[in-house]
Amino acid sequence: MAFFSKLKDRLFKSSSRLEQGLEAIVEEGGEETAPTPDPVIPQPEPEPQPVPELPEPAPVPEPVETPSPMPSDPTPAPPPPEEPAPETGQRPGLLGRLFARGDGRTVVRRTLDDDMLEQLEELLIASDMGVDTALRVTANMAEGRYGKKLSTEEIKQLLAQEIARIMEPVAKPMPLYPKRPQVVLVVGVNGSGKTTTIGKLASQFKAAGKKVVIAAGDTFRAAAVEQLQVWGDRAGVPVLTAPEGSDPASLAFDALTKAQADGADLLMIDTAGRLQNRADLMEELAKIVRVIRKIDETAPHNTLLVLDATTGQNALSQVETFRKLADVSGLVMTKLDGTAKGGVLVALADKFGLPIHAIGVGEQIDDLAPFDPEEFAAALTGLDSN
Ligand SMILES: Nc1nc2c(ncn2[C@@H]2O[C@H](COP(=O)(O)OP(=O)(O)OP(=O)(O)O)[C@@H](O)[C@H]2O)c(=O)[nH]1
Repeated sequence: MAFFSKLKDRLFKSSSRLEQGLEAIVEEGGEETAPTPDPVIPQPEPEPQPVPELPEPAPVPEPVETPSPMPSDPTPAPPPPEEPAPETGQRPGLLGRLFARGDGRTVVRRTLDDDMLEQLEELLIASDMGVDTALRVTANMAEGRYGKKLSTEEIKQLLAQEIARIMEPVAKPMPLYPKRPQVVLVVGVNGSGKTTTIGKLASQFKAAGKKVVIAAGDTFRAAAVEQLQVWGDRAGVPVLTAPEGSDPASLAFDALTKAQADGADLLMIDTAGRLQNRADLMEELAKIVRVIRKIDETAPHNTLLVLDATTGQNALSQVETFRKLADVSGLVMTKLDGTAKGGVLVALADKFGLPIHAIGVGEQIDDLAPFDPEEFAAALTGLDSN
């Protein structure tokens, strides 16, 4: 699948960190064993004791009314990720052993015991999954498998299954309603990727035949407005602006009036992200909501919080803060490319259960994809996809 390889390439830093950590853990206390008859997809629990049934992998979330990402990928590819530095010389045979299962050579396996579980927990915490989530994931991985000998590949599979299980309930495209115009308020700290995400979403919705209008609600920063105009041009979507320093709520009101008059399907409102003065920002967002409700008392229909994956655990506190400032209905996680902190998405799903509508994996207009838990889990753990 084209997007899978793109996601996997771009999540390279996260997956290589996890992959190398898992290899090191198994290597440390493991021993060589004969290859299994079915080495690639091993059955973790052959014993007749009660094993918690892992749920069936959910079908890929159907982007019912959400436009799918652009079918082709005209984006100039980012520089190809470097191959993980092979451990030349020092540990001859490790990678050879890992990849040698098909030709009758041995596989390194380690018994799943307390030491190994502790090392796994530490690795997951270091991968930004957070302590609670790391403990839950490792406990689930161990259930029914304690004392069994596992290879790196088998552990990767278990980990990917656990991650996908946590992420499945939150993988939901942004819902579209019959209400026109549907008002989407976009919030998040400065630099999180709000403008870029609005541009990408606008482009996708437009490609799906929707009439979209953007309101440049961060009226205090001329640069932010200009940037949004650039994205609006790229997406072929009008951007409504107001003079620098003017009231964002007034712009939102005018934008909704115009969107209604023009018969638009969607109005996306960008907002300021100054967290330095929370009270001001809270009042600003509350005022926008109050004012647009004078026109449509059901608005906003979605409040998207845009989070920057590179901030790692800080994303958790941003969710907490913005939930107090606004009625956040869903998340978009940007900059998953080029960060080793992708694990934070698992912690977010586990802790808040807020829908994850999309993920950003680059700066180009088509670098926004619906969130697919299995692809994400496979990419994060470095599991090979077929
Ligand atoms: N690598 C990468 N960069 C991204 C992604 N999304 C956004 N960016 C970059 O992040 C930077 C900030 O993005 P903006 O969209 O301007 O963020 P913002 O939240 O609107 O920021 P303000 O305008 O300061 O409020 C820009 O340089 C974007 O190109 C992504 O998914 N991957």
